[in-house]
Amino acid sequence: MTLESLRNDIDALDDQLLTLLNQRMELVRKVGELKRTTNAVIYRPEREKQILDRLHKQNNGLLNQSAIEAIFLEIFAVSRNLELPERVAYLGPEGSFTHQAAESRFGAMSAYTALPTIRSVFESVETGRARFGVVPIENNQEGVVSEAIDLLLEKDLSIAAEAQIPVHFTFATQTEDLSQITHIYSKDIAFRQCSKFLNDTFDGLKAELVPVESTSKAAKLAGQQPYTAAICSTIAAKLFDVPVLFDNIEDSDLNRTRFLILAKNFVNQPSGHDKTTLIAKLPNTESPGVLAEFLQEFNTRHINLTKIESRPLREGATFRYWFLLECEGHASDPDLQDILNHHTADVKLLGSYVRVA
Ligand SMILES: O=C(O)C(=O)C[C@]1(C(=O)O)C=C[C@@H](O)C=C1
Repeated sequence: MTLESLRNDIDALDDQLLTLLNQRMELVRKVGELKRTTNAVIYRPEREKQILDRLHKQNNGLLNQSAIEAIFLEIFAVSRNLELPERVAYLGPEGSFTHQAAESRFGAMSAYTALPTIRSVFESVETGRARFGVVPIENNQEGVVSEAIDLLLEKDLSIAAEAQIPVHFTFATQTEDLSQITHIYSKDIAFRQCSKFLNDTFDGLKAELVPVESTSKAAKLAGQQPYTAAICSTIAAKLFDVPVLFDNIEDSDLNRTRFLILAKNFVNQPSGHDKTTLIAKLPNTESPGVLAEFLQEFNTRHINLTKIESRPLREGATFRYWFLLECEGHASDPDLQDILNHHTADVKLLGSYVRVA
């Protein structure tokens, strides 16, 4: 077969794909019209998961699971935009890891707003300026982002979905000779997470580590100033046109950050593979057994508790706490429902959503 004939075959298939995609969009448009008459929500992560699972099961071609996911998440994002364009606010700046997480859920076609603080993302969703907000909640090497956890208590938003992305750092610079680099810009946390690379590569060299507020800012500075470098994400290096000298320079390739997708009054249907996040403000936690008995309620019902985080109540000069809990299952499961019914006054449901593997 010649290259030309292969390309002709590809062109023919692309024509079919386009026709099929447009047929799909016709159906999606009808779904959108139906939803508008019933005031139903457009974003249905559990339905998207159902489609992905079905496709994965019946797949016997060259595409692997992540390839199918990448292609179809983009199709879903375009579909949702056709049903109703929805604005997504995320913790910026542009090119941040949160931007990457937001695009992994909402695709390249959505309308995005980069905001300077986690609080401003919450407020943007709260006031309806954005339909969804994306914020980091924890990193598997560094722990939780306390500001985001505290805002979950303070604000009245729901968790619509979660996203996880691997954190890969690149070393970007316009200077090819490492010995000429005088300053390396990045976030504190990124210097820590790339310490092996920095020690091995810059041992005995004069480069000074300069912490800045974001890895995107680092990339911007490295693009403007000669003899400097940035430790940043690949999208930030691309955005500011700084050549990448080394890729994946992080100490651990298991480094992942988890993000929450927030919305107002959002309820997911069960998907069969869900996680539920709750806030517990238990009375009398000074008395022996109060917390243990509460946790025991999950154990006796065989509900797997996967996370418990204590945060200060900030009530007077005391050391008292509220708890963020995560467990497997959906809030509509009878056992979990049982616990929620027992604790209507002291437990708040933040959401049940598709659990990312
Ligand atoms: O099934 C729906 O509810 C749709 O709106 C369609 C569709 C899709 O493209 O398949 C689009 C958006 C939802 O998040 C889930 C699925």
